[in-house]
Amino acid sequence: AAAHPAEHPPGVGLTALVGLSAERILLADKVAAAKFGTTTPIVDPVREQQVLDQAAALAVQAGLDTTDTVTFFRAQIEMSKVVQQGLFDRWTAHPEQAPTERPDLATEVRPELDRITSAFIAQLAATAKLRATERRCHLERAVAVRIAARLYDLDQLHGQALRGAAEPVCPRHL
Ligand SMILES: C=C(O[C@@H]1C=C(C(=O)O)C=C[C@H]1O)C(=O)O
Repeated sequence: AAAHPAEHPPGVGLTALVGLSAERILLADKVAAAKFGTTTPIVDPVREQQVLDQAAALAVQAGLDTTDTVTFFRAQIEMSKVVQQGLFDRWTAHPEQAPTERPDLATEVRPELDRITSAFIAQLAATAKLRATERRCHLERAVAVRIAARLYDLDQLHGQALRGAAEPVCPRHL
């Protein structure tokens, strides 16, 4: 029993953290919908730096390693861009699948991403001890990715992105 304290029962320890990655990956659909058919490019280095600076500041407050936290957020950003490009390709090849609504990036979508940033920091802090044990972390991550892929009904594109986003959760990375 001592090996698995009640607050982290085996098999669910990383589901909240990985679930946030899935939510962020699904938000890439809204980001892509905001940009598709406009002159706004997928890649926005200024915004990326703002996301990373915000994450680093929150990491310091939470007592997390700044470098590791920034590495984690870089992966979230990379996977968002993979999904956005995949959707652009899909919508270009199949215009009938393109979104009919265009959400506003600054007022609708980015505030949601910012809320996920804060939630990520809380989950990274809550799981720091669990993630430090390499074998346990890899097992919990695999379980969490399967649960999230099913819970959020992820297709191939989003499932691949989730695996990439979950990669830096465990040691050697974090
Ligand atoms: C999500 C966006 O697209 C890209 C990905 C980002 C991210 O994942 O935070 C930030 C800027 C862009 O390079 C965005 O423009 O907000």
